[in-house]
Amino acid sequence: MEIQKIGVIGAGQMGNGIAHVMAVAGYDVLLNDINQDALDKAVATISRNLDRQVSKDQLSAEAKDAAMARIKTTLQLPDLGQTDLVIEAATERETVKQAIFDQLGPHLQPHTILTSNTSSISITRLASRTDRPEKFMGFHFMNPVPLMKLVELIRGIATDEPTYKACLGIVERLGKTAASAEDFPAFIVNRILIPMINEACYTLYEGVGNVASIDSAMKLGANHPMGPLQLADFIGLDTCLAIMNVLHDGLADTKYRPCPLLVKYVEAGWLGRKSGRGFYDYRGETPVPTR
Ligand SMILES: CC(=O)CC(=O)SCCNC(=O)CCNC(=O)[C@H](O)C(C)(C)COP(=O)(O)OP(=O)(O)OC[C@H]1O[C@@H](n2cnc3c(N)ncnc32)[C@H](O)[C@@H]1OP(=O)(O)O
Ligand SMILES: NC(=O)C1=CN([C@@H]2O[C@H](COP(=O)(O)OP(=O)(O)OC[C@H]3O[C@@H](n4cnc5c(N)ncnc54)[C@H](OP(=O)(O)O)[C@@H]3O)[C@@H](O)[C@H]2O)C=CC1
Repeated sequence: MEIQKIGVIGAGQMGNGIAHVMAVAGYDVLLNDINQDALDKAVATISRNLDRQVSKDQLSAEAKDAAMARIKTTLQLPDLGQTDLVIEAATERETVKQAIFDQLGPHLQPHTILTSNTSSISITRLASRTDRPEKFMGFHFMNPVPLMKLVELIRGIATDEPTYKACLGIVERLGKTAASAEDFPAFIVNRILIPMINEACYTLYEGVGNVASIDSAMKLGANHPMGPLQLADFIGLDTCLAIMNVLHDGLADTKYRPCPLLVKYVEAGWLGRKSGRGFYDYRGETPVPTR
């Protein structure tokens, strides 16, 4: 079955990037969220990021206009029943994701493939709650989606070959590279990266360094493009904590216990860039460390 219409659920940091790259690749995109502000903000972000590509001659102005014309938004989740493939990119909470799939299920066409952009949650478990576990995949993009080359593909225990092949074909059409991960907590990238970020939080919590010295050390000492705490703010501290909890619960190993300081930041609502403040305060001219 030819895939042409793609539904994206969740218009946050990841949803806008996924809609962006799918539209540029020629797919028709229907972007859904629970609030209109998020949809409006996402469309503006996509337009701005497309302008970046036009200004760097990576895209023509006509291609930008055509891509924008392929993106529609809706607050009505059932509208996504008319798509060929759905990518869920809502908040990293299993109850939120399962409620979405429960609500969307009755509206789906028989051929539609369901996927989740989850960073860590069991694909097998998410799939088991739907009427189509054989058509369910983990379709895990990296942040920021327009720039990062990798997409992790994760098959649930029941995922069939045509579904996997269809997702692989999309990754190739996007000009990205797929890495196949087994369906275990946090897959490959986040199994390695988020415990590193958690360790950076412990380094701060125990006073080994401060925000500036920890990030500078890893940028200059390990050639990371962003320091681990800057990266945590970029990902979202709520998402980082959610992934650590999935690792801690799923692998039952205390080495994955979330740093109490990370918990405190999330409880304060200091979620990083997306809330204006995290390990850095983004509300002024330049980011200022908060510790
Ligand atoms: C949590 C999960 O489930 C999985 C994950 O995603 S883990 C996180 C994975 N991602 C990372 O590790 C990101 C690490 N950081 C980086 O690679 C780089 O800092 C970066 C690519 C984000 C930015 O690149 P940079 O060279 O350091 O900064 P910068 O010069 O500002 O950006 C380079 C270009 O990318 C563009 N860019 C930067 N951030 C962008 C964004 N968020 N969206 C789109 N474009 C962006 C910039 O516009 C810039 O192009 P222009 O010159 O036209 O402005
Ligand atoms: N951030 C990252 O670096 C990466 C994240 N991911 C994964 O992608 C997913 C999204 O992450 P991210 O974009 O950062 O999260 P964000 O918090 O930036 O965006 C989530 C969006 O989903 C919306 N939402 C919440 N509930 C629903 C719902 N029931 N239906 C539709 N939309 C809903 C949220 O609205 P509201 O804010 O009003 O609740 C918000 O707009 C998560 O599973 C995350 O683990 C994957 C790769 C990288």
